[in-house]
Amino acid sequence: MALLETKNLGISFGGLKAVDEFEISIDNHELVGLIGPNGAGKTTIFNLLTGVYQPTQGDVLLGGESIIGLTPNQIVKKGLTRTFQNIRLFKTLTVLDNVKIAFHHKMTYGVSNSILRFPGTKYWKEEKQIEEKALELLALFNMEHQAYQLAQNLPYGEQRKLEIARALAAEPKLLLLDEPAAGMNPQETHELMENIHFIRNNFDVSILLIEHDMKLVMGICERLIVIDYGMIIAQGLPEEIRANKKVIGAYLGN
Ligand SMILES: Nc1ncnc2c1ncn2[C@@H]1O[C@H](COP(=O)(O)OP(=O)(O)OP(=O)(O)O)[C@@H](O)[C@H]1O
Repeated sequence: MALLETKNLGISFGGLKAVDEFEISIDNHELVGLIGPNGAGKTTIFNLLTGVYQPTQGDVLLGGESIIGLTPNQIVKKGLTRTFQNIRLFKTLTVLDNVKIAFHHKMTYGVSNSILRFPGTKYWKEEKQIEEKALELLALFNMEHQAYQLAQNLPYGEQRKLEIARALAAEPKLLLLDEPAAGMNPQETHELMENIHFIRNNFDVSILLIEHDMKLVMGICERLIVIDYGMIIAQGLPEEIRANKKVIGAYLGN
């Protein structure tokens, strides 16, 4: 069974069909790129998959189960997390606290425990475990030395990396990355590619990524899905997509 499957997925805004008849299937451990010209509907697709938008048609199945109608938070708990085009961190909190908050949905202590906080209670035990796990995750990304810095003081590329670490803290089965290389310099982009490879090799996760940086997309994705005007115009291996006339036309505006 596919990890993610969409069936006839679509959404209209007024008269505009931003996404139409969008059908994809992603297996466990795949690294897939979603590309297309500006305004093609890529972020709208992420918003449909993550429950930010409700579709006007079609279905989204995660592990064979429909997730339509679930809230974004419920979808995270089902194993689908994302990063955003514009970095969304708690900028005035430390790097460590940013990751700890992302582990939050795993906590089992109740409200009374978190208010009373008696020594030796479940609250403290879980807090300690979460701190250890957060530090482990930061260490994997070589960020443990930055754990106590404020997120806003990190260089841009490190903020992006922190965002990805936060998304992984929720232990997703599918990770959606929305333009992770946006605004990065070539050195940062190169490191990002290595990080994505690292995630693929060390986490049990599939990745769907939107990216305009063709070098990055062609360099790391096993498979590409190309959309234009909200519809799939091509799917295939990077080398097939590079030579596809429809794709070349869409990017050159023919
Ligand atoms: N909430 C909304 N209300 C109205 N129109 C919307 C809304 N969200 C997206 N759209 C429209 O849907 C279309 C697809 O936008 P979307 O942001 O998904 O494109 P994109 O492929 O992610 O573009 P880019 O590469 O520039 O980020 C655009 O025409 C956009 O204006």
